[in-house]
Amino acid sequence: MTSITSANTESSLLGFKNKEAWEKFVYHGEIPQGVRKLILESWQRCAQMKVDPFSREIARIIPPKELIVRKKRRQDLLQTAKPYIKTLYKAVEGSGFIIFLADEEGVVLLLDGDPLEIERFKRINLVEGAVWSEKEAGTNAVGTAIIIGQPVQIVGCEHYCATQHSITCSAAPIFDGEHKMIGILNMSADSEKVHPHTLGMVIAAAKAIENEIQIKKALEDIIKANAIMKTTLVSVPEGVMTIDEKSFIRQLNPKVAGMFGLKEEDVIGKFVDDVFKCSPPLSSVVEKAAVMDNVEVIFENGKNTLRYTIKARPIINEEGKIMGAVIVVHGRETIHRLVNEITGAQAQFTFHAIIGRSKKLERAKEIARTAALTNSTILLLGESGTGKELFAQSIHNASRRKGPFIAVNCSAIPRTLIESELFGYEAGSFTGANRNGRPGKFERANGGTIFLDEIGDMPLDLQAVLLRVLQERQVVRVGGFKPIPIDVRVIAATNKNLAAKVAEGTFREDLYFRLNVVTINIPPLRERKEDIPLLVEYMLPQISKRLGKKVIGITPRALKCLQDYDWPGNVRELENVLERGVVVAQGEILDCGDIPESVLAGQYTTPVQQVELLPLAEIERRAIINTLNRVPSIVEAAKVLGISRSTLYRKIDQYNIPYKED
Ligand SMILES: Nc1ncnc2c1ncn2[C@@H]1O[C@H](COP(=O)(O)OP(=O)(O)OP(=O)(O)O)[C@@H](O)[C@H]1O
Repeated sequence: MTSITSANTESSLLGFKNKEAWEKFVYHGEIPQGVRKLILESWQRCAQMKVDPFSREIARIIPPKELIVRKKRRQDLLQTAKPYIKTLYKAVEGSGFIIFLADEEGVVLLLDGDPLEIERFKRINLVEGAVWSEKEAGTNAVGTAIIIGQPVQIVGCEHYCATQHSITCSAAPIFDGEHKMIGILNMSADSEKVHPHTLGMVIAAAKAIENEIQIKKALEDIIKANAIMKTTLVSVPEGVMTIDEKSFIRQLNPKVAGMFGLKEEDVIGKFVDDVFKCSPPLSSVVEKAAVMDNVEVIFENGKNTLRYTIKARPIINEEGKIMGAVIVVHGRETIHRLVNEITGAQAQFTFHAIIGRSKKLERAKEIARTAALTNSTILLLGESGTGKELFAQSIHNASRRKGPFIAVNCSAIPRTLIESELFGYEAGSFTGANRNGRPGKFERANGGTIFLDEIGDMPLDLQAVLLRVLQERQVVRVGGFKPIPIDVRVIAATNKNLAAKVAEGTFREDLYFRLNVVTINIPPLRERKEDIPLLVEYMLPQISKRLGKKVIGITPRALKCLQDYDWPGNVRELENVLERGVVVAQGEILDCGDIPESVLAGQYTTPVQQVELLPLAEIERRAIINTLNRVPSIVEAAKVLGISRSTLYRKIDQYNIPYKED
């Protein structure tokens, strides 16, 4: 960087008179007293480079073509420096100064000054294209400033070559943004006009040129970065927008505009929370340096409520100051797809994987294949382990629905969570809920299939909600009130006798009818024993491979034992028995010894139809619900139940039974 050091100015005024010292050095090679250190060092360099101190041919001139190339190379510098050189000249006009700009190798690129002076300086080759390096012109302000990298004033006899003993030069280097020297600014005049302030002026002008070049460069970098950012914003598949440190929207890419149906010009400059609602608000990203991951943002456009998931990060500069934020917006589908991919919400099986040629199974497959091509709700009825989920997955895959396959075991989710699991919840809707809100399984299954396993175990009040969802094809999240449309194929399954449940009042009749559009009865294994050899043939190699064994077959008598058994656990139980057999088998063929005693002995007791043991109050509650579901009014329900209307109201209240009188 340019700065005057005491070393460069010290005693420079005496320099032009000190001819004696110069003579001592050039004639006798002595180290004279009273010469500045930097001058002495320069003289020594010149002597070493064999510069002739008496030569009249100093400062070689480069060919015009090379000058053109050099000027082009320093075009920016020349353009920036020109007005400063002019201003400098104006300040000293008529006082015998010439001002010139050289490149970092000392080649004069631009020269200005009194015309007479310019003419005069031609005599010592101070012209455009002359090389004023130490090597070509001995100690001089330009050449020496290049070597020491600092401003310097060289006076009279401090010049190494005698031709310059009558002049004084003041030069300051100019650096670019990367501290690389790109040129030298110089002012020269006769020695008697010398003044240390001349160097000060040159330094100030060089500094101003340097600043302007650096600002231009920074501006160029910003413009370039901005252009890159704009192109990136347009090309990324996600919606991206930026807000400034006051949370005003600065940029948004066409994807965001498209997602929310916005015009860029309508929202640029608006306070982000006035446009997009989410909890916590988007402004908190800049106000509290909050980082948001997969937070739902809601946008009302007058007609619709649009929901998207966002990620937001504050932009923090090197000093730790928040400059704004970047917000990435994902379509709900993208997020659901990602979640589904991660959680494996895909159906793996097709009808080919449903093994069996028995009439009953073939019939079930046939109905399923036909129904798969429609959008109808399907009810799969069958005992545990008969392959209901296998059927559901096969139906989904045959339906060519592009969305995911989401299986929900209604009996495995705690009662308190089932509603939010299925329908999702709004931000902060209940204690313990993720404060950002979450979509439920129905939303995640959008465009695909939801498989409601063990539907018979769904609580009564939720059955009412499910019924509404099936009727209206939209869900309302827990704690919310805005309906969200869904396109989901529903497959329900149960191993319970739904009709009986309806009769006892634990399953809503209207929901039963709604689900019972296409019913597929999957036969238990004991009713299709002819499929057992096929299943064994299909499963043995798979199990064997999985367990790293080499069991490839089964003896006829062992197979006969399997066929004689009644299989209360159906195909799942058969699978387990075969797996156990493969584990214990010594050879390659399964025999009776590898099959559990209980199966060999056909020891299977038909489970007695158990009547659920319930407290009296629960029986009363169920009886009331059942009655209310089946009769049109409270008056009639009270009549059927044999109690007064007011008692019925009291009990509805007491058991917290959801009931709405039409
Ligand atoms: N016909 C079949 N061919 C091949 N494998 C079958 C068949 N039926 C069932 N399985 C296999 O038996 C096991 C149980 O099947 P699945 O889980 O589909 O039964 P489910 O009726 O849904 O049982 P649950 O009611 O207990 O949920 C699975 O490993 C499945 O692959």
